[in-house]
Amino acid sequence: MTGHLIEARDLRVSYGGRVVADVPRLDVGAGECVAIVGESGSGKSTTLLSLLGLTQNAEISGQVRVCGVDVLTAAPRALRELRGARAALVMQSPHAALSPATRLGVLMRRALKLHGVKDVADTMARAMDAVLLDRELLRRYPHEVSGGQAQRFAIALAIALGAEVILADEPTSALDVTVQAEVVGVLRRLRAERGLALLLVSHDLALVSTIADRVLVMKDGAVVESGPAAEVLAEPSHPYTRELLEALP
Ligand SMILES: Nc1ncnc2c1ncn2[C@@H]1O[C@H](COP(=O)(O)OP(=O)(O)OP(=O)(O)O)[C@@H](O)[C@H]1O
Repeated sequence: MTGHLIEARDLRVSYGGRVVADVPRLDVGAGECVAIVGESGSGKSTTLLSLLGLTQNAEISGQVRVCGVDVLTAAPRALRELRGARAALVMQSPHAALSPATRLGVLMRRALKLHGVKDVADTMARAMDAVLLDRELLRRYPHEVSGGQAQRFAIALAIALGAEVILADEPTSALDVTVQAEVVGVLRRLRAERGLALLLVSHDLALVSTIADRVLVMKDGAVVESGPAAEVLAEPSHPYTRELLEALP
């Protein structure tokens, strides 16, 4: 293993004996963005969830280290600590992670206190600034913010808790196009300014081309192509990648 923030070797995930994700090698270093692309059912989400030990009823083999934690052998408590602070999951529907009757500021304050963060007010203010959200939004309830704002709040929460790694599963596909750019812009800044490592699952190759350094292309659970995003997207060597690119609007 190499000291990357995310490292996987010979990762294989099966359900009921059927291999749904087979990833020989995946590395994401500080400040890097790696994207996993592929059509629906190709195994992208399963790969991402398995990196945090979040797959249910799956058989998993291989080696996975995230922020130095050996995910497949770690004790439940070490995994909870990893997921609670250093490695954050950002999902497709930003509102789903928020509690409808709790103001955003209350939710963030509780999470920070639970994790023993000091200087709570200051940390909250700086995290909101980092995702370009007005601090006034902390007084609002989830239904009073847009999808793009809710997604940036989810990222702010991760930052406030000290995330070094963000694993994002289709983070912009529930948002309209103008708002997608804001969320992507925030992720790009956080990579550059804080050295955040980003693993992005997306079927949106246009989005991937604007943010990813490297790309893994999955089909039927297998990685059919991988390499620098500029090369893979400009001159795909696998027919399936060419098909994905041709399907772009
Ligand atoms: N809990 C589960 N039990 C059994 N099979 C599962 C489970 N989760 C996923 N699968 C199967 O694993 C395969 C890969 O699913 P996965 O969600 O990883 O694909 P994906 O590429 O992320 O697709 P999508 O973009 O639609 O989410 C699919 O055939 C799916 O039906």
